[in-house]
Amino acid sequence: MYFTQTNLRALLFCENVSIAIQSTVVGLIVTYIFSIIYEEFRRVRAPRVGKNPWVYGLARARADFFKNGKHLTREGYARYKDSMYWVQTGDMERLVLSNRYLDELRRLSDSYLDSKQAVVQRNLGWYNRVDIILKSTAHVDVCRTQLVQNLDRVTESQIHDLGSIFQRELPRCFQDQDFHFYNAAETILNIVNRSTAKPLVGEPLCYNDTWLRTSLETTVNTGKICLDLQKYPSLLRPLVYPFIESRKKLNDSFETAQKLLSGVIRGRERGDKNIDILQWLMDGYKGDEFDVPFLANQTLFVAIASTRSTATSIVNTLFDLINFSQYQHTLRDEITKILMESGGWSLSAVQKMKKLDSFIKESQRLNHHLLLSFNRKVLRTVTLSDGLTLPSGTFISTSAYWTARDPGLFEGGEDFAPWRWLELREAAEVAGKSETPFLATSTSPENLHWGYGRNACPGRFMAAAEIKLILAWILWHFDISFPHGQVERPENLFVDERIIPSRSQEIGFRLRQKS
Ligand code: HEM
Repeated sequence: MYFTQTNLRALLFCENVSIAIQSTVVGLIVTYIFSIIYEEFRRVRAPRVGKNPWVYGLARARADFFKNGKHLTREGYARYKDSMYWVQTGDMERLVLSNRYLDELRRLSDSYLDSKQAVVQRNLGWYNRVDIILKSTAHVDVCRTQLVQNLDRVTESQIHDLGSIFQRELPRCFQDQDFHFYNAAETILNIVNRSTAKPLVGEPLCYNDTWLRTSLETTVNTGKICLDLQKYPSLLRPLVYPFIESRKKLNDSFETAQKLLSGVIRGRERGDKNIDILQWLMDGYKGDEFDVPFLANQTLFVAIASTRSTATSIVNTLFDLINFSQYQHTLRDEITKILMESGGWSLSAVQKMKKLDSFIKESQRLNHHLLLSFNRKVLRTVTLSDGLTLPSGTFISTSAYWTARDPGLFEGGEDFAPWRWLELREAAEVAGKSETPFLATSTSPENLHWGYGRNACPGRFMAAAEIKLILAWILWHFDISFPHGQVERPENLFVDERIIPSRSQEIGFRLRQKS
């Protein structure tokens, strides 16, 4: 065969490119294999619960937890509650540590154990803007400081609106003295959404139906993007992302929220006297001009963190109030007495309702929102006092649901004891000790409803006040019941690590005749 010099050069060039590509691909594969072997070598040696993704494939192991998370975590707790186990959850592989480590873990700084990276990684936050929490801590700071400092005024302004919110959400009850049935999950979510919007964005936006709808849709689509993408291996997610429906819907919600918020922000200054999270975020803003998309993202993140969780707690407690209806009378007596003594509704009146506080805390104990808690990413390798080394990159969690039901930790285990916390509180008072550990706002290694340690929920003081206020309001103004013939609360749903009260349960409300 005859080659010209130019042909020969082109041929050599192609051969070199092909060799370079082949070497790169081989290099990448070798690096990948070595990194897997290295990670496997560094991993904590611990038994596994559930399907091993290396044996059954990642998709099947994930699907197994998605469906059977409740049983897998029960097995894990029963066998390894004093040590640890690995489990593949719907999102990632986790090392579930015994709760006995919590007090040591909570003392480690964020440079060792990071809660925010864990939130972002679990929710695929770089696709749905949850990663805003890595760019600033202002949303947490304002919940921890200004929101707590102004809680009496925040609650006062919520009380001001509650009458009209209930008239709007339970209209049939205000027309006669009969029971009227409403879907519990939907109705309470709408009540909480309206009531939470005020401390979030203030007047007049808190009354704007477009804002209220946008805020709820953002929560739905943020979760939906995560679920839609979790079906694909991580390498494919960036390719699939542009085509998923929930991405478009979330973008639309952000656009609407930005338009609405930019109007409000333009009408405000730093240091204005508004009592809401948006104002406090603006006050702490560093730049000369407000970055509206950034502020909108932060505000919507707090909406995501606050609304559904508060509504879920109220729904769970309502189910328990109807299930154990024999306690309603005692609670109504307490509410009546305190409202009379305090001269009406206020934060301090709500805080004096000790029986209600105890009832709510017991409902929270038995109705955690997640199977696992204290989710943290290990950023720097750390060795604990018993010699356990947690290598960087490990994703750790602790048991929440089963620990809170353990009869070895709580007398009666899964039995509902409404005055459990009241009795502990009174005993502490008699002994001259602090009552704080027994309040509905408190956290402990055995009761992780609000998480634990430095990064436990910073909004829990507002959440607990709002939950108490709305429940006291319902008990004071309405008789409540399940539909005729139903005698027990509905079973909760278990989806992946989430625990959700029934979405279809209806509750009857009847306006009470007060003498
Ligand atoms: C019943 C209602 C609520 C529950 C059960 C709840 C629960 C939690 C939990 C478990 C965490 C993670 C804690 C940890 O990792 O240790 C958390 C974080 C957080 N919560 Fe709540 N929460 C509720 C209501 C609220 C409310 C009303 C607000 C705001 C006003 C709020 C704002 C936040 C924020 C900002 C974070 C931190 C997110 C971050 O790490 O950046 N939460 N919450």
